[in-house]
Order: sequence, then C-alpha cells, then structure tokens
Amino acid sequence: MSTLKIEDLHVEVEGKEILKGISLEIKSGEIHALMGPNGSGKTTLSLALLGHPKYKITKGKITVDGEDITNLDTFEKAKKGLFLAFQNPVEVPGVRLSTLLVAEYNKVKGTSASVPQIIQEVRSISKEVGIQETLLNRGVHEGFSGGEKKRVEVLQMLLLKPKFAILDEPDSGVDVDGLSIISKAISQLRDQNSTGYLIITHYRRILDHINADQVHVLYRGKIAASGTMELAKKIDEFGYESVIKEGKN
Ligand SMILES: Nc1ncnc2c1ncn2[C@@H]1O[C@H](COP(=O)(O)OP(=O)(O)OP(=O)(O)O)[C@@H](O)[C@H]1O
Repeated sequence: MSTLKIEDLHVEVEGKEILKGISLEIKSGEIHALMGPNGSGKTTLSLALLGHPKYKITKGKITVDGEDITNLDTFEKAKKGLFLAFQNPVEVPGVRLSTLLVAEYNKVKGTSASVPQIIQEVRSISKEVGIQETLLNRGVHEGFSGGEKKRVEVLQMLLLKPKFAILDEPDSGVDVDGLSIISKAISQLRDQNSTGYLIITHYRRILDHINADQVHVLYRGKIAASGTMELAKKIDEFGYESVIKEGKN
C-alpha cells in the first residue's frame, strides 16, 4: 500500500499563481476524480505534479510514502511511480511508438526485460485496449486520432503499472467502446490495489463506469468541494454553482 500526499501546493505559471493551496491524499487502489470549470487549474496540477519546468511549485510539498519528491525532475518522479496521461498527447514524429515503449520500460521500472519480452507484452496489451499493431510502427502520436491517442496513453499505463496515475481527461474524444475499454483498464489496476488514481474529467459518464471513491471540485485554484459520487451527480444536474462554496472570492 502506497500513499501520494499533496500538501498545500501552490503553483505559478508565467509569474501568475494558478494553484493556491491544494491538499489531497491518494492511496493505492483509490480513485479520486478531479472536476471543475474550464481554467480552474486541473491540468496545471497534473503538470506540476509531474515536474513540468514551466509550472513552478512555490509552496507546499508532494510525498510518496513519506519521501519528499516535490523537486525531482519528471524522469525521477516516473521512477518513483508517478505516471501522467496527457490531455493533449504530443506528437513525436520520427520516433516509432514501439521504440519509445521499449526505451522507457526498463528505465522507468528499473527492470532488465529483453526487447522481445517487452514487445510481446506491448502486443498483448495493445490487443486488450484495441490498438492495431500498425500503430506501433508509426511515429509517436503522429496523425493518431483523438481516441487512438487516449488508448495509447492507457497502453503505456498498463505497461508501466505505476503506483499513481494522473489521467487528464482520458474520456475526451473517446467513442463508447473506447470509454468502456479505458474504464476496464483503470479498474483492472485499481482492483489489484496496485495503482491509485487522480482522474481529471468533465463528465460523470466515466466515473459511473469506474465508480470513483472521491470526487473533488477545483475552483479558481482551490479545492472548493469534496465528496462521493453524489457530488458528481449534483454537478451533472445543477452545474458547478450548486456545489462551489469556499472557493469563491
Ligand atoms: N503555460 C501557461 N501560460 C500562461 N497561462 C497558463 C499556462 N498554463 C495554464 N495557464 C492558465 O492557468 C489557468 C488554468 O489552466 P488549466 O489548463 O490548468 O485549467 P483546466 O482546469 O485544466 O481547464 P480545462 O478544463 O479547460 O482543461 C488558465 O487561466 C490558463 O490560461
């Protein structure tokens, strides 16, 4: 059992404070959903957690099992078990997807699996998440459809089996079958108690599939409300106004 703790996190972008004291605690096997209006700071939190250099942590800390990882770089954070699936995955033309997956596997996991072993695992997971093998031979995300990009992010997650996965809108642009596959993948690692999640989403649909344990609402850089799935239902029916109290200023 592992714990990711975010304590009083303040984050600045281009000299402007976006996050104003975020505290969350996520344990292995838990699914936390992060909702909130456009521009409230959800992606900023995900990028700051993974150490994006533009997103400066000015106060507060991030720990994994008590170890302070606040100022580690992205690669070191990945080695500590953090994984981020991007809202808009970037294209890396010229670098084959399969090459990237093989390269990151042992580096991040600290294992010494052979290339054929990794390729075999990649193929098996690709089948599971409905990714055609031809995609593995193309440049990373190069010309991939929105839904294909999201599936590839989930493929990476299943391959790396991180301690904590931060998924930024894994449901955006995904068709109904894709949503069901992605939800199944999330549940699979949750049920093994191996991964704790922070899932950013605008929609209750995915949360119904995976049955989130806690729902948090970010508003103007602060957690304005936390609760159960009931909170997501209320947002769906009555909008954010109905649940935002403290965050207003
Ligand atoms: N690199 C940047 N430069 C300038 N401003 C930024 C940068 N990144 C984020 N911001 C600003 O920070 C605020 C929060 O943005 P963020 O993307 O975190 O919101 P969000 O909650 O993820 O929104 P959405 O639901 O629309 O994806 C916005 O006002 C945004 O314009």
